[in-house]
Amino acid sequence: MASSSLICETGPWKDLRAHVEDIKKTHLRELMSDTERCKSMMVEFDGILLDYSRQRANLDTLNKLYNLAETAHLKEKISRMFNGERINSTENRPVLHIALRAPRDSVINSDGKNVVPDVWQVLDKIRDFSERVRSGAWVGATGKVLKDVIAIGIGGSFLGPLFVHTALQTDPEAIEFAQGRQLRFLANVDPIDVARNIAGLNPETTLVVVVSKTFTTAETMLNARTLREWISAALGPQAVAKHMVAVSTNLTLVEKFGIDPNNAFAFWDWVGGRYSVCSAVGVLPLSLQYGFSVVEKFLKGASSIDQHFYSAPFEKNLPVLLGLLSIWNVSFLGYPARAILPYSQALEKFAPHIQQVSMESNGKGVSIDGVPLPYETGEIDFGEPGTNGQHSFYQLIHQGRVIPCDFIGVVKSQQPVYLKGEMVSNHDELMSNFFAQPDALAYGKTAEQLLNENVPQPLIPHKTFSGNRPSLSLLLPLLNAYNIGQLLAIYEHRIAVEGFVWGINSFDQWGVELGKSLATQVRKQLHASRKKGEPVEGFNFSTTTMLTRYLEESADVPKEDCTILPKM
Ligand SMILES: O=P(O)(O)OC[C@H]1O[C@](O)(CO)[C@@H](O)[C@@H]1O
Repeated sequence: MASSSLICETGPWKDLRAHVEDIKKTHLRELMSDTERCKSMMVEFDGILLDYSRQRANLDTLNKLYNLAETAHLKEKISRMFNGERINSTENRPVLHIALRAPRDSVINSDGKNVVPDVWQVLDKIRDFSERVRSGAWVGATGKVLKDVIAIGIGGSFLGPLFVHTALQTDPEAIEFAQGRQLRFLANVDPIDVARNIAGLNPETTLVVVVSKTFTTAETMLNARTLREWISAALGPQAVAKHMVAVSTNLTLVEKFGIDPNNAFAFWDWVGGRYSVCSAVGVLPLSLQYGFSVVEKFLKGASSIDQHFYSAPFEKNLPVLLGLLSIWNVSFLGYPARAILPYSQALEKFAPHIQQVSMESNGKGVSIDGVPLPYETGEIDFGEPGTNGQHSFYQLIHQGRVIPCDFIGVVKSQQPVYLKGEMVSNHDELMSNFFAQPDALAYGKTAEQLLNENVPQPLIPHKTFSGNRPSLSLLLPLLNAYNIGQLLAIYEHRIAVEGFVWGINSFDQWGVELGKSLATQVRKQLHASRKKGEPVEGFNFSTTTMLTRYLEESADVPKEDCTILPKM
């Protein structure tokens, strides 16, 4: 394929298009009756079992997808990523989050320099700092141990660490290390988020970690200034040095803000924000909460998947298979969304994290060469843990729109409960649903079955399930730091696979800029109107009306020196 031609113009793409009609002839019910087919659609790596037999696909589909991958130069693109080439061409940067979790002795070059020693220098610094804070060797301005941490950050500087923290919170090993400590995340610029995060905390025992790749993000910087004020007001300005540290690629701005560069933890522009959880962005707050040894296991889990992704043949490669199946669903079967349904409350923040990684990466309208795309890329990701989701949006998934689902289950619960006299343990109850839902979606229920059950005729259309709704299942042995790292890397690489085949740049995010710059204009207007009484000007009728109403009706709220102590 010539570098500027679009993937949709190639033979394998057209072949898959034609193949859709064949696949549509066979209901999933029938596909599932072919045991050989199902056997070939189960793949295992490092304890994780993937079953994709409930995809609307047969072996022919898979072969055609492999042809598409080859035509898209998928293997070469993966190698270019691992080799540190500047594949994020619009920002002229390599994409090397795999280096963040590489073993100490590995060599990953970027511009002829091995980046792994730099990564480990920061990891060692985090290990040392977090141990000092946890042991009480590093104390706050009044000599008290810093047992609580607020991590300020947004987007990629927030969602990944929050997902991992939430997943570890009930892991027995992690709990041991987190005794007496709290980790909170302040992301939204909404003052309510500030109030909720500082509620019940004492500045004397709190460490604030400001996490921002650029150190310019408006929300994060305002929240950082707000908490700096919270600390200064209580303990004096000199306390900031003991109570605030930073994670950033921009150490100059960190210093300007007033944080000692010695208390800053670096990362590099070859780490995309949404791919940064394995950098100091995630490793620092998580190590403060759980200790570095737990976080190191998380990095090892991710690294195991990195090696697998790099070297396994496509037919056995979990991220490649998942990525290709997503392309099949989005680009050929025409299903625009994907539900991420972990049957584990510990994974409640997994879907929100993947939402950002996936939608910010692959929600693009032009090819990597800037050519407008005649096909859609990316998918609408959403999700909730089961069984909660079953009582929320599954109705639509079963009888309304077709939404391919990822079911994620865990063999051993982090917190098993078996009540005397119950038929099954609580975890078995949860997992009964994990196993039942994919079949309900695939098989459905026919009018004939309902008639046999003596369902009254008028209800038959309402109780019929068409079935034929695709899903895949991932079964994890446990949910510990290692498995959480594996899960993260599987999804990160799946998203890269999709972008590589669609021929887009999955590693830039220009689409977030326009809204930010318009907010700057509004911010200036609010300032001018509130301070100098200037009328709203330069906006369209709709925005002018709304802004004017907002200014009028909020005229009585405090404008200056508003207390930042929580009223809750
Ligand atoms: O880490 P930073 O530079 O504060 O950016 C926060 C987030 O904002 C974004 O740029 C989107 O607005 C994300 O890509 C990024 O993760």
